Amino acid sequence: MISAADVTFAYNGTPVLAGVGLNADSGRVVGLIGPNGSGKTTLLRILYSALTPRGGTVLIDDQPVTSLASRELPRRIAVVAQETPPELPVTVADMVLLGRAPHRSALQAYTAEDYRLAAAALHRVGMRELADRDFTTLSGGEKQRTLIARAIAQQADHLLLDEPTNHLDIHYQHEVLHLVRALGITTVVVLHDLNLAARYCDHLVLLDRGSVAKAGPTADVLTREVLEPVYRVSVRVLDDEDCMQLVFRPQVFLSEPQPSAG
Ligand SMILES: Nc1ncnc2c1ncn2[C@@H]1O[C@H](COP(=O)(O)OP(=O)(O)OP(=O)(O)O)[C@@H](O)[C@H]1O
Repeated sequence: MISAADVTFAYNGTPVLAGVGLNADSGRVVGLIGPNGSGKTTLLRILYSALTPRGGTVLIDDQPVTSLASRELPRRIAVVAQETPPELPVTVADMVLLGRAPHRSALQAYTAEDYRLAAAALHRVGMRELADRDFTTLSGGEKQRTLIARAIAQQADHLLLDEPTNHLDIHYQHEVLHLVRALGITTVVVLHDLNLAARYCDHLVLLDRGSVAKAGPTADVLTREVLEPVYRVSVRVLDDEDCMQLVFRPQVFLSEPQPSAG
């Protein structure tokens, strides 16, 4: 379980989050959505203690995240962040093996089980054939899938992902999020694509300029009334066969010259 309450944060005195809360129950997938600059990445980084909030609390299974020792943290929380790791000359297989590092001491060699778990994780993201490739030579989407494989190999019981579908084609967008759901672990995922959020998230937290505009079950958040004022687009919610579909249209911008009648 991940539980954040009343989180406040500022960069160099500029407020970015004000009294934000988020709850992800065990095994649930919670989507963090909101316009550019609304504070999603900042909140995610606070959840894994990469940033320290000015106020508020973050609990991981009822334990303050700040009380987890630096060795314990990666065993509890796997992170797929937006920044790609440094361009080190490392193979795809070795990059995924790094996910096993929190489970052994610095001087301990990887075990056969570590190699098996890393290979299985690569297989799950469809990257096994590229195991021997230099990570730096991969396409953006292949890099993303490798980093997700590393998070899977890490076997943490909490997973945080920042726009994991960036760079992925439509097939892999769905495959990766389907996979994330199938892992069955407590997950918070930043998503821009609200149709992916509709399909793969149990709950959503919608941020708007550093505050929670709406939080709750996915269908309660993805409504025209909630989304239109926050995203400033026209929204239609369609009832497709197996999942709601959102259709967006630009609103008429007030500054635009209007066609004259007649
Ligand atoms: N290191 C930083 N120093 C100063 N301001 C920052 C820093 N990082 C982010 N910000 C500002 O904080 C606000 C929130 O940024 P954040 O990246 O959390 O938003 P976001 O919702 O993830 O945005 P996006 O959807 O564009 O990725 C933005 O106004 C951003 O410019």
